[in-house]
Amino acid sequence: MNLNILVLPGDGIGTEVTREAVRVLQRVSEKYNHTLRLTDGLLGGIAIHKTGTPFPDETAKLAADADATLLGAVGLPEFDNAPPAQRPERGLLGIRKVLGVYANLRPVRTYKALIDSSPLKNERIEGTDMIIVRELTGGIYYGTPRGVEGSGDTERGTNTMTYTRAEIARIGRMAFHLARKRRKKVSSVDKSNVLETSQLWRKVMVEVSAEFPDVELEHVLVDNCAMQLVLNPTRFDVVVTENMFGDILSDEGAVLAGSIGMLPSASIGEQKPSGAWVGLYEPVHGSAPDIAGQNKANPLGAIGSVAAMLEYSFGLMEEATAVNNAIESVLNAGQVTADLKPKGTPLTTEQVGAAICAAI
Ligand SMILES: NC(=O)C1=CN([C@@H]2O[C@H](COP(=O)(O)OP(=O)(O)OC[C@H]3O[C@@H](n4cnc5c(N)ncnc54)[C@H](O)[C@@H]3O)[C@@H](O)[C@H]2O)C=CC1
Ligand SMILES: CC(C)CC(=O)C(=O)O
Ligand SMILES: [Mg+2]
Repeated sequence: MNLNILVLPGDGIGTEVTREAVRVLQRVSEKYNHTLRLTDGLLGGIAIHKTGTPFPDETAKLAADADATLLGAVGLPEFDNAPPAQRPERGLLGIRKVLGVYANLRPVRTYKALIDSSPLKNERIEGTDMIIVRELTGGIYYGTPRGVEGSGDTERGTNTMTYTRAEIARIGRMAFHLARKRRKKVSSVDKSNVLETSQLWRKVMVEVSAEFPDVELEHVLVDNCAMQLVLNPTRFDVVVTENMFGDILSDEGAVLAGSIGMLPSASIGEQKPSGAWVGLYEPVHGSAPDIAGQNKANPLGAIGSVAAMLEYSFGLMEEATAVNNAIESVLNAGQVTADLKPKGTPLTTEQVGAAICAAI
């Protein structure tokens, strides 16, 4: 099979973890006889430096032409005080919107080998296996009006959270379809005791649930969900929620997995006639300026995102399983980076990438 992949390493540790993810793609292609065509592109801070904009038109064109896009992370401290429209993160929001990847799938599970890497008690997190389905192209990150205007005491910042019935229904259906292949439970997370968007969200989720009578639906308020995630994580199977809530809750979920460096994600949009999904694949974490350039970032979230790409955009289940099995075996062998607090000497980012390739 031809695998035409756009690679957007981005900023900070994005470049380091993406390098290892690409090595894994090369290893898989070599082993399973696929023709890999990689194209490099610019997104985020590096794109601002080289072109003046975080999401160059050329990158949009390359993404549209590729079968799938692999992304590291964006964000540089030098832009921390820049207005949102001139920040690297705007590039990320832009590519998600342009590709129409409305469903961000973020699996969170506890590996046996990492049970002591989490600060939470073993018996609480053992058996955790959920997928957070985050709506990705709507909500408060995109709503208008937005901006800061005025000055002095009346200077005002505005953001708008808005959702249409159609946007809620399509992410709801995605969640229910996933639940059907899992433990058949959807937890819909909202703030319907306060927000009108959440009231519509809840109403539409109930309507969609009628199409899936075999799947249980529960509603959880987001503040309670934040607590339940660490108190009783095994009660969750599929968690579906809006953009910002999903962003926040998935970082909390990282504590269950042992490190945010462990979490992969698949952002998917339309399903093409071939059955392949339009997809953008990226680890959940950011550019981690505090550890960038030190060859110590955990690349497993990025490598797990490669497995997700093989599954969703190419339908290559055997290859995806080979990558996931390699992750498991490397964890079992204790070949991990410092964030996972190994008993022995931690491996570097590159060494973990090499260990994964050797295990495939
Ligand atoms: N998808 C993306 O491109 C995202 C970008 N960001 C951006 O990244 C920048 C930094 O944001 P932060 O809030 O610090 O979040 P972050 O996720 O980059 O880092 C949070 C903490 O987790 C650690 N960490 C993250 N990934 C790791 C890995 N693979 N291995 C080991 N440790 C890891 C970091 O060292 C840091 O202590 C900001 O500019 C932010 O906007 C943040 C989240 C997602
Ligand atoms: C620019 C942000 C929305 C990125 C982020 O934190 C995420 O997608 O998890
Ligand atoms: Mg985030």
